[in-house]
Amino acid sequence: MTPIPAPSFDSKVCSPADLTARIAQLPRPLVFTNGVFDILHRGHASYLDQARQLGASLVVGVNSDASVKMLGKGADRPINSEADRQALLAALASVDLVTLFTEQTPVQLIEQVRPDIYVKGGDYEIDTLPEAHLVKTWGGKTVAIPFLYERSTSTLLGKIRS
Ligand SMILES: Nc1ncnc2c1ncn2[C@@H]1O[C@H](COP(=O)(O)OP(=O)(O)OP(=O)(O)O)[C@@H](O)[C@H]1O
Ligand SMILES: O=P(O)(O)O[C@@H]1O[C@H]([C@H](O)CO)[C@@H](O)[C@H](O)[C@@H]1O
Repeated sequence: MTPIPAPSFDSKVCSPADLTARIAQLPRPLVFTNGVFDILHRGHASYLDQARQLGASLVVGVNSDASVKMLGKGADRPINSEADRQALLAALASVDLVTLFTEQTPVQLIEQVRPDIYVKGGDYEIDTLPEAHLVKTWGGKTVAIPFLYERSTSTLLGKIRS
């Protein structure tokens, strides 16, 4: 019987220990974004596709379950575990590498990755983000991608619960 291979996207999920070596293999300009990505929706898929088009590779930093708890999104969040959230992002063609961060902000991770372009959604005031100031220190830039389709995890959860 032909053995069934493991999902090929699993290899896009990178442990913090392997991160520096994996980043070195990615083509530049390298785009980085971060977030919770709890219940993946169309807004996320479009956002990540547009982010990828800004450069030659896209790395996504995902909040660990413990770090989501620090963000005040609700006691029951995240709905999906960090392993599941990483796997779904890795399954997207636009995403080249996914890794986890455990702090309240991705600043330490960004220092390690040193992206050429930092991306966040239009729901953020880009100029006020510490991440934007950080990437500027090595000549990187920050781009805001417009919030689309009025989709969010919180809205979906509201619909499910009502
Ligand atoms: N509809 C959307 N259009 C464009 N970008 C989006 C959209 N929803 C989320 N993003 C971006 O995706 C990233 C991850 O967002 P996040 O996981 O907070 O999504 P969310 O669905 O708004 O979640 P929540 O409702 O829990 O805040 C962020 O950078 C955010 O700006
Ligand atoms: O999915 P979210 O809530 O958009 O992701 C958060 O983004 C924060 C942002 O980078 C603030 O500057 C970050 O601090 C937080 O850890 C989440 O990733």
